[in-house]
Amino acid sequence: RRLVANLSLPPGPTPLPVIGNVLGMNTREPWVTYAQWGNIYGDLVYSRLFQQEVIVINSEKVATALMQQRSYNYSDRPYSAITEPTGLGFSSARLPYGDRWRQHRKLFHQVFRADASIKYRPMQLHRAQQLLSDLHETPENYAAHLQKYSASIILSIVYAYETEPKNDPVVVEIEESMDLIFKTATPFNSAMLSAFPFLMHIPSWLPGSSFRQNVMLCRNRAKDMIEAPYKFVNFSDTSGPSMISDALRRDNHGGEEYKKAIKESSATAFGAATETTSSTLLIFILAMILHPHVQERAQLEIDSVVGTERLPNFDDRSSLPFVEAVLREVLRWHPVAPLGVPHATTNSDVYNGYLIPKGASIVSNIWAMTHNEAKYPNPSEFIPERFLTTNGQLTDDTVAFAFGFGRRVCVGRHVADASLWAAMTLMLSVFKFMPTKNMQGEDVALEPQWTSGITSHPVAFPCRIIPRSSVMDAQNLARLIDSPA
Ligand code: HEM
Repeated sequence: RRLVANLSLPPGPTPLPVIGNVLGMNTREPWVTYAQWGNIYGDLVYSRLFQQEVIVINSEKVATALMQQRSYNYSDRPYSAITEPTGLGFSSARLPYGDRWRQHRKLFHQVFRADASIKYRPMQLHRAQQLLSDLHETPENYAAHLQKYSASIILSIVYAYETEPKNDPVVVEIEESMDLIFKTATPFNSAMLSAFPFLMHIPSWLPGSSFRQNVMLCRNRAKDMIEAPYKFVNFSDTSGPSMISDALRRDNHGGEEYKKAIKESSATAFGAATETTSSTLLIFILAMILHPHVQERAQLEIDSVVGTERLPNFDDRSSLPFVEAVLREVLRWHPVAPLGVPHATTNSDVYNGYLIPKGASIVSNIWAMTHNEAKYPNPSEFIPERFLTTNGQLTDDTVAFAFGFGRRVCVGRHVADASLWAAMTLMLSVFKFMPTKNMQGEDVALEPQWTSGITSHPVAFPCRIIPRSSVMDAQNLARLIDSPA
């Protein structure tokens, strides 16, 4: 105790009473403010969001030293005042470090670990082929098609659920729910609610009541997220293999607690998987429009390895290093979860002579790490070549930290990686992504706007998605899809 009393907290901006450091923050892009504080105070910054102590880690080295190497102490989640009111207490991503979280994690491990994930590849390719048909038919609905692609993969793995070709009720429900949840249940809103609990009691006719209304909407949505798939899925013995039916088959006597864990972890999976994957694909399309020379180089690589008589498949992956570099650069350029998900300390700790208090929120500023000038020169530029050596080989850097750290690292990262690769590679092989034209026939410059919340992605932007080949009508596309590998 004496040791702790003599230690100082990491440096950081001086907090004001009650509101802490909120005034100095860019609340739409807190990762940018945290990175600026990093430039002033160093890789470890102490700040306060209202009453919540927040320790921001701005470097990969410190994140690895604490969240990975001392993961026994850095794997909790901070108390969040918004979790219960929004009904998200069930979410594996929000559970405190303990037995219930371990039970969820074990269920995920059976289905999403690296070797188990390989068996989904044919299904992922099939969904990517459906994505091509959807884009061919109604390219203007590209954002909805990406949502459907991401949702249909996770629904197949978790519930053995086949999505409808159009307006699938489960997909629509997930899309709306996750949009609201990622915007409402943020660490910022949680800290604000903790400091001002009256926000949950403002009557609906008073200004400022929209916060409470959104929280209540989230609550209903969260309930639906757990129950909705059960309205559509048949878990009888005859249903196909899925995370749920496999878990029930493995341990049919697990009791109510076990069944609850299965329901909750599967609802977490489809929530965590859909928005992150489709948002990353939106970022990819944006990057391709803004960087036509990158798009062209990736397409030429695919043509030279695969030809134009069939579609790429996972056997081609190791022969397409530039496409791989594009995928890594997409993860780096605009990480979809720029601040990851906050961890918390179980006990007080000392790092580099600084005190890390027990229960502090530990935020990994993934955005600052992917924009580290020393590792990634000109970080705001989209340059896939940074992942290639001078002789065209891939470097060891897979930007793995975009999926988090230590024991709480993303459970779906192997499935996500394959879903991203399949969609990007197949889209590149068939389509050109271009800006729209104005009345004079000139390209309209894109000025991307980004959403803010736990995840961040471009707001839907106008673009043209057209087949690379002038003879690629629906029939020829169907023929290409059916061509043997
Ligand atoms: C591009 C796609 C994805 C990205 C960028 C991503 C990123 C992340 C990040 C940064 C975290 C926080 C890790 C930490 O606390 O250090 C996380 C957690 C999580 N992710 Fe993902 N994710 C993606 C796709 C998926 C998929 C496909 C699933 C499917 C199961 C998934 C399930 C989860 C779960 C359950 C957690 C919480 C883990 C825990 O708290 O123990 N994610 N993800």
